[in-house]
Amino acid sequence: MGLIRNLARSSTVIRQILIRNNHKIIMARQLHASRTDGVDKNVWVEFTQLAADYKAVNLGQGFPDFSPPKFIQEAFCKAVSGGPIMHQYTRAFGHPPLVRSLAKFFSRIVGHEIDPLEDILVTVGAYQALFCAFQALVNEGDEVIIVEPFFDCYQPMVKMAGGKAVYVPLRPKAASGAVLSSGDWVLSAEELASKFTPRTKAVVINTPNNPIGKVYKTEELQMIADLCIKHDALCISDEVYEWLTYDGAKHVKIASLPGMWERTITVGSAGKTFSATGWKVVHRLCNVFILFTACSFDDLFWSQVGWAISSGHIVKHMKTIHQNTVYHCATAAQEAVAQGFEREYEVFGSPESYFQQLPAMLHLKRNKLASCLESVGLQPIMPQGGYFMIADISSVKVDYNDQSSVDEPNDFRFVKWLTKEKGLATIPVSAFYSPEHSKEFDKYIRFCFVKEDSTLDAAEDILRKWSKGQ
Ligand SMILES: Cc1ncc(COP(=O)(O)O)c(C=O)c1O
Ligand SMILES: Nc1ccccc1C(=O)C[C@H](N)C(=O)O
Ligand SMILES: O=CC(=O)O
Repeated sequence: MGLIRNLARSSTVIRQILIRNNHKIIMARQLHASRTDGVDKNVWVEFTQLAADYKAVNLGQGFPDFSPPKFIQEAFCKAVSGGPIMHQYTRAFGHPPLVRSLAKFFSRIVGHEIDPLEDILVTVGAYQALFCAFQALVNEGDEVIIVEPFFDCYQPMVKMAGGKAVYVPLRPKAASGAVLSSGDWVLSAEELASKFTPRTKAVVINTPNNPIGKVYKTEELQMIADLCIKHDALCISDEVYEWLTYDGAKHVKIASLPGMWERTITVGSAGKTFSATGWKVVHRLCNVFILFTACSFDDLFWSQVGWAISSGHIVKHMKTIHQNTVYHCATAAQEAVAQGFEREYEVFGSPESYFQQLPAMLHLKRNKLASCLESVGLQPIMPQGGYFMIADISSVKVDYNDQSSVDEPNDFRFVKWLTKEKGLATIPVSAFYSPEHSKEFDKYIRFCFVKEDSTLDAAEDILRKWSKGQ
């Protein structure tokens, strides 16, 4: 038996090597589907691996290195030990308690009665909600306007749906001269209007924005809404950082503006909302349940939870994509998120609310990172929201001494150098731009501040030593 298993395994390995090295040996036709062309590079795959390889202090990919709040950890453990149904499939389009909680919570905010069964789709993270939106709504040849800088997955997702991404940049413009805040990055109404054509199907916005932290004002959203309505286009609004705003900036949902509910898809994320992008900390906490409930460790590799909220006539088509791809998301994770929203509904607006506590904590971390960057001569752009900050590296002269990266943009080379030589991982900002515009923005790198103070201190230590030439 063992021999047969080993033979089967080695023939699989040989086959994979043949496919990798010369697929024509196996298949005379093109092996891969053409939709994978041009979308194979991924900044997270590359830079998260680099950070791990060099064991760098990681201010790169955005995820908290501290625990989610106690109430959500407890809800998660309670769900895990909640009997057999918590380990089996639930409703394909969203666990009933979760869609009910989301509908109750967000109806109050959008100012529109959300139907839990018709108007919500629960997905594996916001990522899958975005995928379902593009697949369900973009046809071959449709144009999708994307505001730059943008979370990188929008472009490949539009392309895989057969659409064409059309870009419009936020431009740094400050009345006083120096651009110091993400609020100084603005969208020109004329420029946006000029991008619409009869093929425009949708506009994608992200507020608070990743990577710069811009929080769109109501007037800016109204301008976008007016153009969507005028040109009969949809709006895909990525609001995964909706609770994270600072200095009085207020997050506004474009879906709440007149005439926009019917044409907006609002995307949200439990990972960002409850600081649990992978439930990794909860795994450890649940070890005790593994012992007592005899469920396997694999059962506890929960997926993330995200959602899309929109009018039922739009969600209907996203459900079609979901039921033919992922079909259904982890039951216990959905149950825990439902409990989290029930709790937040009760304490909404009070100091007990995590949606107040998390931004209050991050506000301090934002200021701590900004003063550190300033003190070493890296001018930060102060974010009004989210958990990222970009900083200008153009004043820094570095001898990269790295032939492998000579053809790459300056920010890519800088980030690689900083990770490899100084042990501090960040993300190059030109990765958030289209190839047409990335050159103009390769003087910025992105730092993530949803980190323990000890991690921020370690980063500060590296930057200070470097600036002193040590
Ligand atoms: C703007 C933005 N949208 C969507 C996502 C994906 O969210 P999720 O982790 O819920 O899939 C992220 C980060 O991961 C993000 O920064
Ligand atoms: N969830 C993901 C799925 C795929 C690729 C990246 C992510 C991220 O988490 C990136 C994070 N939002 C960031 O901006 O650093
Ligand atoms: O890199 C992405 C993630 O979710 O992990």
